[in-house]
Amino acid sequence: MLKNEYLKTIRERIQRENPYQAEYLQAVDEFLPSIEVYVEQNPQIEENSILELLMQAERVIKFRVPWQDDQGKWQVNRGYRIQFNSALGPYKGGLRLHPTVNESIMKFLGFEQVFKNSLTGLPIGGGKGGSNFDPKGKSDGEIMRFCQSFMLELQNYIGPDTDVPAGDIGVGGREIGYLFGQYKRIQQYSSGTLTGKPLGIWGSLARTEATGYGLAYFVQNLLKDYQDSLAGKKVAVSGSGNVATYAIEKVHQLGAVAVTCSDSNGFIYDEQGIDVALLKEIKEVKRGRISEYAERKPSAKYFSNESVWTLKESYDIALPCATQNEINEVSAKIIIENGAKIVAEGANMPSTLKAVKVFQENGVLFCPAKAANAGGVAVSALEMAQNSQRLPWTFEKVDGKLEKIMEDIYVTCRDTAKTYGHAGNLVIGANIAGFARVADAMIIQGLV
Ligand SMILES: NC(=O)C1=CN([C@@H]2O[C@H](COP(=O)(O)OP(=O)(O)OC[C@H]3O[C@@H](n4cnc5c(N)ncnc54)[C@H](O)[C@@H]3O)[C@@H](O)[C@H]2O)C=CC1
Ligand SMILES: O=C(O)CCC(=O)C(=O)O
Repeated sequence: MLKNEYLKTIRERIQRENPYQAEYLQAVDEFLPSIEVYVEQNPQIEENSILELLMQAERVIKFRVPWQDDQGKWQVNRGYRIQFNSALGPYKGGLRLHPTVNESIMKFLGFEQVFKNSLTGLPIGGGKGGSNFDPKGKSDGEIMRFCQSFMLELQNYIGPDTDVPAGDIGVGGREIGYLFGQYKRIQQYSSGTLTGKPLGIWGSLARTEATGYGLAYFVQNLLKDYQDSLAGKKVAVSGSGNVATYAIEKVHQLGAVAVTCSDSNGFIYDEQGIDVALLKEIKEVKRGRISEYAERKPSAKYFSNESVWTLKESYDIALPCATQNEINEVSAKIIIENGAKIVAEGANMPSTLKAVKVFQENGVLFCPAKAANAGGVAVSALEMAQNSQRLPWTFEKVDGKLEKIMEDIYVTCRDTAKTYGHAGNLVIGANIAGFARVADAMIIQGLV
């Protein structure tokens, strides 16, 4: 509950101006209370109307995306790019292709991206985009025609020094390849305009792995503070896409065992540990369903139409890596009853506000998305650096930098929380540290 009068007026205004945008309001309701102490100690925020400026996306772009299906029939989707804040650099953030995409979801993602990107310490502002196009069941040709049409419009607004999109749900190397090809046809070659590119067109080594690996590094740093490590830990993971797969791979490399993964049809519990090679074959190569995993691995049980977070089995760490609001109050209680001591968000905003409260009130070490999953966008910024330099870096170099960036983010969040009287609260640490850097940059630049 907000006490500060300035923040109350900001909250009322956002509600008035965005009345039906539930996800955006949720992200705001997580953010505002956690920066209250900073705003009270820093009068320049109110004096310069920083929050009035910051809470309005700099630009909201909406466009029509017509494309032809394999039967030659015209289909139409809605495309978006939210250019949220450029105080720290070109807008940077992924593109999501999923039928649920709407302006509220785009805005919550763009808003969180601003502070996440700030936490990386790299020169990137925040943005997000996507479409309500559903890639599921579409042929390569349909995906290509959609991506080309999407880019025909988006290319008007992006560029290596203005706005640099990447992948998110439903957008991987294949889609980025088609998007880049179309961009090049219209605007000439400019490798730094998209990141998450396949290696053959100047993508970065370790970008595919970065978000999941970064998540594991973040947790490892947290455990180190408790003279502990991932070795021997049992981990529950949701999702089976880019973030989940590489989070599982890295926790295994660090000596833990991940026992679950999921897709929108159900989840797998494999007490022997998820077989990452099999998971990759089913999801990355065949683009199949997770149910096939249980058909091929006798130790695995498949739970149809259920969320991982209904599972009642003991584990030490929960890594939600699928989508927003996958953990509610009820599932948060189950996670605690299962014995989890750490919840680290690989997905963006996977926990509802009530779930976060349950975790924090029960002593769970809760790692918010904007800090814990920042490894992906951090390596995207390293991909931009390599593209500018016209030189590829080795996997070890990129991964080493990622490890250091995740350590720095963890330490910054931990120390900022302590400085402002909330030791242990990484939500407060992440929001204040991310916000302060953006606010300072806005003031230095005359608020523009
Ligand atoms: N790809 C990246 O670099 C980053 C992704 N994220 C976030 O991580 C999350 C996952 O993204 P990616 O792995 O990239 O996407 P992806 O498209 O590779 O995989 C998404 C996964 O989530 C599952 N999923 C989606 N909706 C679901 C639902 N309603 N119920 C259960 N499972 C569902 C899908 O089946 C799939 O396994 C998203 O919240 C995304 O915003 C965050 C930071 C960076
Ligand atoms: O790599 C990027 O630019 C975007 C990553 C992203 O969308 C995210 O951090 O949520």
